[in-house]
Amino acid sequence: MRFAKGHGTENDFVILPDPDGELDLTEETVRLLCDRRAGIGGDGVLRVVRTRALGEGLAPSARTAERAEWFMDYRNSDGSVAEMCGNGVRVFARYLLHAGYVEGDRFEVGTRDGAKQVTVETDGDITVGMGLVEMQGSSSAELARQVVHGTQISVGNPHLACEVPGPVSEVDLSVPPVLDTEAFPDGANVEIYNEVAPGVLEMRVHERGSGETRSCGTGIVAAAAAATPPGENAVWRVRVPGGECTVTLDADGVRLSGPAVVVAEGETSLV
Ligand SMILES: N[C@@H](CCC[C@H](N)C(=O)O)C(=O)O
Repeated sequence: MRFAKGHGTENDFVILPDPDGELDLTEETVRLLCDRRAGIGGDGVLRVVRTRALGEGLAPSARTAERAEWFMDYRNSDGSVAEMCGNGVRVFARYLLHAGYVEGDRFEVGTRDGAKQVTVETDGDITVGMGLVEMQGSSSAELARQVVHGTQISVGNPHLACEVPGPVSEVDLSVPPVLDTEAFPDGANVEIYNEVAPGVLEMRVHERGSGETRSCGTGIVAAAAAATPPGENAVWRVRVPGGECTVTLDADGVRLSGPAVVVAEGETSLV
């Protein structure tokens, strides 16, 4: 089968074009594709399918996705399904343009969190309108060597965004965070962040279903939302190990901008 490989600030994905929904993508196949030694390697898989050929029902809250021609069927590297992936949408949009599946600099992408508006900026960066970001109170997580406290946030998928006092490079994210299972019955992505200059955050993330990654778009948005005083507008530059994205929070909603590239295409015998 044909595949492509792409990344957004080094959050990397195996892209599988399946316009007519003919592929039966199992958890095992996803794990193998994402395996960095036995497979192609990636933090997740983006199946590129026409929304009408998706082959699964959407939650009522996600039905806006039906107006988008193309649907991002996102899977984590452990094979699990997630509702939303911010960098994934940006890379997915880049692939749609690259493959000639869409034209123009504004279009929508369907996700399990509804339709997301994509804009291709004049400098080539890709911006995605993230929709509703819901602040859900406080919680904490046990990391390898410390307990961190933060804000529970839904960006379509679950997050715990925790401000830490020192450099984020000093935090041990080597083991999966232990979460309050009542607050997070489906697990969560855990971000640690620190404001290093006015308007600039440094962040690292341990992603549900993928482990520590070099960037996470929804996590970047969660950290920026947690760092913004309630009711205020803000623009944050968020530095992650794989690069930098910008988050804008204003009356038009929450937008995530940054680079997204397709770096390879080929044929795989793993699917
Ligand atoms: N890397 C993504 C988030 C992918 C999904 C996440 N691991 C989850 O399970 O919720 C992003 O860029 O947002």
